[in-house]
Amino acid sequence: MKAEKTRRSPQPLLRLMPYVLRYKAMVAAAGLFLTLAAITTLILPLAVRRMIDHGFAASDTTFINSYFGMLLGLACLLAVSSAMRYYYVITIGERVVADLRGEVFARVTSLSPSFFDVNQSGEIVSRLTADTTQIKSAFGSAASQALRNTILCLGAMVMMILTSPKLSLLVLGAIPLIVFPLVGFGRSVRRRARAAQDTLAATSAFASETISANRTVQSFGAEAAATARYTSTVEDAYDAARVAIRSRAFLTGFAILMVFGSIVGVLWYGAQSVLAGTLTAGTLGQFVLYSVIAASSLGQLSEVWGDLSQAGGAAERLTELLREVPAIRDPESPLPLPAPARGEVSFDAVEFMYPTRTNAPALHGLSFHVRAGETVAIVGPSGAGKSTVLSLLMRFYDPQAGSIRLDGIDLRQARLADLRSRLAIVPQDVTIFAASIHDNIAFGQPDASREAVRQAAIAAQADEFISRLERGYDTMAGERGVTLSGGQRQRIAIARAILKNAPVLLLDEATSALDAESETLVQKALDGLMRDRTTIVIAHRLATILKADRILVMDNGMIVEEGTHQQLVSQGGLYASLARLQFEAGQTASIAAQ
Ligand SMILES: Nc1ncnc2c1ncn2[C@@H]1O[C@H](COP(=O)(O)OP(=O)(O)OP(=O)(O)O)[C@@H](O)[C@H]1O
Repeated sequence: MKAEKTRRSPQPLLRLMPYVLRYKAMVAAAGLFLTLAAITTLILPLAVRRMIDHGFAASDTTFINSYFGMLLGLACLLAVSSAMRYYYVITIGERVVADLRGEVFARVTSLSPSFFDVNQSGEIVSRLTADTTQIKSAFGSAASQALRNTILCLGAMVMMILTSPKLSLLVLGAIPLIVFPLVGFGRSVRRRARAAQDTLAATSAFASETISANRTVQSFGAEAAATARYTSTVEDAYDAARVAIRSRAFLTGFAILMVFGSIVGVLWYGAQSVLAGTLTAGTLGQFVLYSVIAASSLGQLSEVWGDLSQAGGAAERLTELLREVPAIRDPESPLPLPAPARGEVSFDAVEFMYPTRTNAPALHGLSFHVRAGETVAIVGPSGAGKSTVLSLLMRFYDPQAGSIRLDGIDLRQARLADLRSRLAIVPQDVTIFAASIHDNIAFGQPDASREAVRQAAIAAQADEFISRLERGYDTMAGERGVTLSGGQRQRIAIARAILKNAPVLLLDEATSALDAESETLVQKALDGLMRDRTTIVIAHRLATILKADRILVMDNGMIVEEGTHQQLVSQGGLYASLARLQFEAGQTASIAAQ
């Protein structure tokens, strides 16, 4: 009955069994010491009865001495097995959680961007930390207590029957009355605990978003509003937690009342039997001790039940995440990309809608071809679909119709790692990781030598500013490190791309203006990078556009014009007006330089 109970409410925890079973030796050791400790506890009441019925009655000192010696031995055994049980069980908990964290992280990082379009990163981080911690405590203490108490409870019950079948019958009759409502309550506690945990995850998502956008929040004077919103979600989490706590408190109280109430009743009956002479005092004593063990372990089980149920909620959320399949995967039998790489890109009648925005296509019948070594600039108004083109080329999403090819191979037929190794991107917003400058440049290529990294930095016009930093390439950047200027960040990204040395370069030009000096340095760095490679650039600067072999003008997910700057200006279409408004304003210096 107990096992049945253990299985039902915190059921999702069972899905973690494969993780536990990876450590069979430790599990076996934990089981052994768990059983040993329980058996030792169960022997004690036997000793007590013998003492009451024989030892005191006979006033035999040798008997008493040898009995106490044996009790001391039992106490030692109990101490050792309890310590070992604790050690193994807690270690298994830590081990399983470490494995889980690793696997959840690996899974999450492999998921496609479409997953992150609909899931907040803060919530996922909360699953990685809060949920795994809850599972750790479940495995660490709750599971071991549950097992220990289950063994104790079952063992004590068997001993109760052996001691006095009549009294036991009375107790056992009361048990279903106690257990069934407990199982029911356990379930509702679990539901409520999950609700509390969900609310908390939403809270951490909001906190991490606000804290990372701290400057924006402050510049809009939105601290108070953000705090109010956070406080209100924290309060919601508190309310949800309180509901869960209340039902758990009720569950505990109910369990204790039922268990002890029935024991008192049974004892009263037992006492009558002793008075009537049908039961010895020692046997009643022994029975009392066993029923106290059975009752207290049942009481503890009900308490641990709540913990396990909570961890069940956490396990459910984590296994959900582990079961998440990346929308973009390697094909079953991938085709190799031709070697040596040429760097030819073609879009053929590509139709694409973001999964979160199915009412309007982001790309509509898009076709273009980029020859090996060509530099193609994509321009167009905001929202035209320029960034989407790069996302599809990197296969962050698959188009709903049409095909995209690199060197003649459809992206869906190539291995993702092969495809992405042939593309280098310099994004608009460069991410600088909390790591050394060296590691930031060598990102994705941890084996790159110091010299290779330095050469890449020199080519990216970044070596000079890096050398001026206090610890040069070993300076920590990103969070808790030096803050790099916009131009420096871009040059780090260019160095990254140079080091990667991929045949196709994707460049999302920064829209934010750099000062003249940084601008020149970035431009020089890019010139070096673009040489001898196919380059697709989302262009915002006239200088870049003028250097392109061809310009594709996009609007509403389609190519509406195509040609060189001169050709397009003389056509007097969308490009001509864009050029007037967007590129030429304030760029007289760059035009003059051409
Ligand atoms: N992750 C996304 N989920 C849903 N819709 C998106 C997503 N990213 C972009 N869109 C939508 O797709 C359309 C094309 O966006 P895209 O970012 O490609 O435009 P863009 O030309 O690069 O614009 P900008 O120059 O402003 O960066 C827009 O309408 C945009 O709102």
